[in-house]
Amino acid sequence: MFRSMLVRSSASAKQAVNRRSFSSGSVPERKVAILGAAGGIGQPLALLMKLNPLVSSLSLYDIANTPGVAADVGHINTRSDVAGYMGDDNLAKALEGADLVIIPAGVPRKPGMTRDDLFNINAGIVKNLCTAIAKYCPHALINMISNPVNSTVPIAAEIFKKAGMYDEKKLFGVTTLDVVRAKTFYAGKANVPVAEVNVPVIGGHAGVTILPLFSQASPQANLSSDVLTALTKRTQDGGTEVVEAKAGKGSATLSMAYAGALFADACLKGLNGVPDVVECSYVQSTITELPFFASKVRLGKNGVEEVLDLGPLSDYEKEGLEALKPELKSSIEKGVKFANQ
Ligand SMILES: NC(=O)c1ccc[n+]([C@@H]2O[C@H](COP(=O)([O-])OP(=O)(O)OC[C@H]3O[C@@H](n4cnc5c(N)ncnc54)[C@H](O)[C@@H]3O)[C@@H](O)[C@H]2O)c1
Ligand SMILES: O=C(O)C[C@H](O)C(=O)O
Repeated sequence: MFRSMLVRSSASAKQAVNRRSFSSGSVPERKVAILGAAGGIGQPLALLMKLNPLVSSLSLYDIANTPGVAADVGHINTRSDVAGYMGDDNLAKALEGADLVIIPAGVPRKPGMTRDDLFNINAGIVKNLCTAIAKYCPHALINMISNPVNSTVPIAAEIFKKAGMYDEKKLFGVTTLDVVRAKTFYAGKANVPVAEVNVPVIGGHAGVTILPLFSQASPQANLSSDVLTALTKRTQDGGTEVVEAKAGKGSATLSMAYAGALFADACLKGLNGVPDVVECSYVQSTITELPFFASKVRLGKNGVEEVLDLGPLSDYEKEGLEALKPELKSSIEKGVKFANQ
């Protein structure tokens, strides 16, 4: 249906030299594939990954428009070579040898929609892409951005199980944007430098399933319960705030690309053996009764090294945790059912 096409950066000769010199140094070669690379998130994410010195090969796949994105990004004089792949026929080449696959493929929300309203279209897209990942790069880490993340991650897990290659340590739902927002909003209210702020965000990635733990925020500030409630609500509704501001032209793309690049960088550092890399992510988990849950995760050479427990919660956060479980449970079950029908 779509014209298949492959574009390689014209700088490949020079970059082959770069590759050789890196392979003799301490930074390993890493291929990163972005599926949905020509989209609102995909393009700025491709730019940010091109700027990341841990990436040696950047593979940009979409069903349309990847040649232009690859040609454009490929002119940037940084380490990685860049290849653009378009259409199903080229998906195998896009994936082969990938260490990390980032998936922002799928439709975004319009005002009035929930993330779950995207399920009917995006579940099928994720299913197809994960079927190809199982075949062509079964050992890659997967960073799932496509919504509804609460369901697309369980879909991916089921597809990988069916293919006999599921490794729960390698599958991540990207919830970094919730952390990015919580940090920004908290710094504003606490009047502290945002660069020093840390806030864990647990649960999932939709509405009340997003639960920021401001009781564990650092630096600590003496905020009233009204302010903490407002901060929690703003973090939970952050995506909707952007969807409404964009008024029909999509959802968060630039802040998401930033968040996606941060999380991908953490995964690459973990793969490369950098110690103590900890980020929040939605992963297979036993820290609650739910089979998937977002919490702090230690990243390592095999992906998830350790799912950290939740730590002490305030009474307000304990209530939030109990309140989020039914919705998260049903989103997980919906994904599992879809993948198995
Ligand atoms: N996890 C998060 O925090 C978070 C944040 C923002 C957006 N999102 C989600 O990310 C997704 C993408 O958002 P966007 O704003 O980039 O949308 P977009 O429409 O701008 O881009 C999506 C891209 O996916 C491509 N695509 C569609 N089907 C594909 C397939 N089968 N294979 C490869 N590519 C395919 C499209 O051609 C398009 O280029 C949405 O589902 C959105 O809800 C998640
Ligand atoms: O809100 C959306 O639909 C996109 C994304 O999940 C977000 O949090 O910005």
